[in-house]
Amino acid sequence: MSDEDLAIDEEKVEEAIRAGEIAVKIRGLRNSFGEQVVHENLDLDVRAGEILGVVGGSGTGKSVLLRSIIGLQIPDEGEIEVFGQPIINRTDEETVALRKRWGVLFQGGALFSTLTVAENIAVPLREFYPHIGNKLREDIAAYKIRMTGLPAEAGPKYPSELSGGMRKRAGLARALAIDPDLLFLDEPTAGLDPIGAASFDEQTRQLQQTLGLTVFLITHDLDTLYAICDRVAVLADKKVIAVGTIEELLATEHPWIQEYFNGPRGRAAVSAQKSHGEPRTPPDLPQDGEADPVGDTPEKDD
Ligand SMILES: Nc1ncnc2c1ncn2[C@@H]1O[C@H](COP(=O)(O)OP(=O)(O)OP(=O)(O)O)[C@@H](O)[C@H]1O
Repeated sequence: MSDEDLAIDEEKVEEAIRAGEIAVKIRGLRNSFGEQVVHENLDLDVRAGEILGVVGGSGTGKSVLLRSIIGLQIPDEGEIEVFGQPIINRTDEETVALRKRWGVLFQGGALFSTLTVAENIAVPLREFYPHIGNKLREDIAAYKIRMTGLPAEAGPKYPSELSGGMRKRAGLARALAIDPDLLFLDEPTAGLDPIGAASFDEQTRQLQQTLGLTVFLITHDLDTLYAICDRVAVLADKKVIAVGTIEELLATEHPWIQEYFNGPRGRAAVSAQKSHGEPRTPPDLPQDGEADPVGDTPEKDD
């Protein structure tokens, strides 16, 4: 991938935004904490309807990038648009309207420990749709629980009573509570055993296809990249140094990319993907009483 390949054709991007084909547009982003500059002149487009994997070494600013897109981190410089709307300098009403369009699964699930799973899922419903009655809120929570492969019995449980895999799904159910168009996942498979991680990946792909979601997925999990990501953006040197399919990334000369994808773990992920064959066509959402398997191993420290 040459610099020319990486150059962005702004006219085409504007056209794509108008056509609803670009979900997130970032230009010239700069973030810093005191003396530490995390991002400098970072550009990125997330295409509508794709799963974009975001990778980079520890501390390269993946989570800060996510926080910038959802307005939790005010950048020093740069522009961020979500579905064609700038996220900075907006009125409260505009911010709420935009926030309704995304859901976030933060690292570790970030569930409220004093609330049950169903109550956790109800939090965004209460915040964004305060007029919804209790019964409907409960029904929506029950639906989201089923939708993410959790058993119905998980609803009245507290996060501490769940396995690591179930907690992730509960976090996913909360992220999907208000039917977002855009889903942010921050290391969703971290701490899951390989079977739980693969099952979570499959659930993510299934939901993305069924609901037509755009997914921004931060991960260190090479299996996830190979199994479900349409494209991958690589963060290094304070910016996105490359974005494309894994095949396209492998054609780049960048040493970090080569080491990452062609190192022993990268090669293992390729052979795992080959032995599993092509990604499967997603089945329908679970029906009553059905639940996908969840990673039952307790979460380990990352
Ligand atoms: N609120 C903050 N105050 C000061 N520094 C911060 C803050 N948030 C992030 N940083 C710093 O910004 C850098 C990027 O952090 P970030 O969490 O985005 O990295 P990351 O790429 O997600 O890392 P990892 O893969 O380890 O999760 C780190 O050096 C971190 O210490």
